[in-house]
Amino acid sequence: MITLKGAEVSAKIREQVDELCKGMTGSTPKLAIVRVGERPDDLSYERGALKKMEAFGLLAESFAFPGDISDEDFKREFSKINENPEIQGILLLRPLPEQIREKDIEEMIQPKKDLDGISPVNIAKVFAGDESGFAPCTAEAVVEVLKANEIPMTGKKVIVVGRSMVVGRPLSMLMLKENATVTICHTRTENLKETCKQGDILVAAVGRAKMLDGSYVGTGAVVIDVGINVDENGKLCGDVDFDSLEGIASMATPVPGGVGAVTTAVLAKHLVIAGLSQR
Ligand SMILES: NC(=O)C1=CN([C@@H]2O[C@H](COP(=O)(O)OP(=O)(O)OC[C@H]3O[C@@H](n4cnc5c(N)ncnc54)[C@H](OP(=O)(O)O)[C@@H]3O)[C@@H](O)[C@H]2O)C=CC1
Ligand SMILES: Nc1nc(=O)c2c([nH]1)NC[C@@H]1CN(c3ccc(C(=O)N[C@@H](CCC(=O)O)C(=O)O)cc3)C=[N+]21
Repeated sequence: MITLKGAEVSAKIREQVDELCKGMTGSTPKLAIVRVGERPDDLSYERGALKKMEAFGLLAESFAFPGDISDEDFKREFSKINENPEIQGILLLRPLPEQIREKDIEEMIQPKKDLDGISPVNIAKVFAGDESGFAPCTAEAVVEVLKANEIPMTGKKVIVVGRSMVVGRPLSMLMLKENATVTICHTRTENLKETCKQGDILVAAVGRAKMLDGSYVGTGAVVIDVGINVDENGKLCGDVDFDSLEGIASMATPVPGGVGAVTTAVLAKHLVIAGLSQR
């Protein structure tokens, strides 16, 4: 089994970013990371994103707000960031605490600054197969992993486990755009195991540590693990039991070191595209 390493894909995206930056005059694009509260997975994504922006020579600033901030106060603060001409891209860490109406923020965020594809405009574009908007970075990262490793999607059976707005759904649309035959699975899916086994490509975005083992995987399949969980020993692990795939899958992404490392590279690419469009 071949291990598909995120760092190699990230390095290819870095080349694209450098190429895009060549023609750029004036100030370096700046990302605003907006966080409410101190959720551990928000904090680790924030750390990873800050590190990647620095490595790619881009600017980033964190804007952190207390977990009990009122809806009104948060909207006022978010507006300032949204309208600030010094900031060309925004990553809003989600989900937000329940007192804040997330839907209103999705409608407020300027589509040209919405690097993680949460605004209705960007979602509609992903749905329509229009590449002029921003897709959620994680969904796009999965496609980047497949493309960088020259794994064909056209005509292939792709099984996506998970239907969230940040991974499963947009990813299914991106795969459809690549001419894959897509099946979307979720908690109500009957015969999950048999369905997963039929995939030429199996994507796990369930959020359950090591739930999918070798018994869900067809011989020779490519397995992409989007999950980021913490196992019983406090270590980072995916939705897939990686070690159980040996002798079954042809290729698989590890966790850590797989899709997660590509997500932040896609975020950096989106920031540069946003920067270019706003000058
Ligand atoms: N690599 C990265 O950069 C990122 C990684 N992640 C990780 O990806 C994973 C998924 O994230 P996200 O999409 O936000 O998660 P959500 O919890 O929003 O969605 C999980 C999806 O999986 C489905 N699901 C859950 N349990 C089962 C089950 N037993 N059988 C079948 N389907 C199931 C749910 O179905 P239903 O809709 O029926 O409830 C739901 O659609 C998480 O581990 C998260 O940490 C997330 C974002 C970025
Ligand atoms: N709008 C929004 N989009 C998200 O995609 C989103 C979010 N909000 N809120 C939080 C969750 C959680 N999440 C993580 C991503 C990477 C790591 C992570 O650890 N990344 C490591 C690499 C891990 C690896 O190598 O697999 C890094 O970037 O260095 C953790 C958590 C994203 N999320």
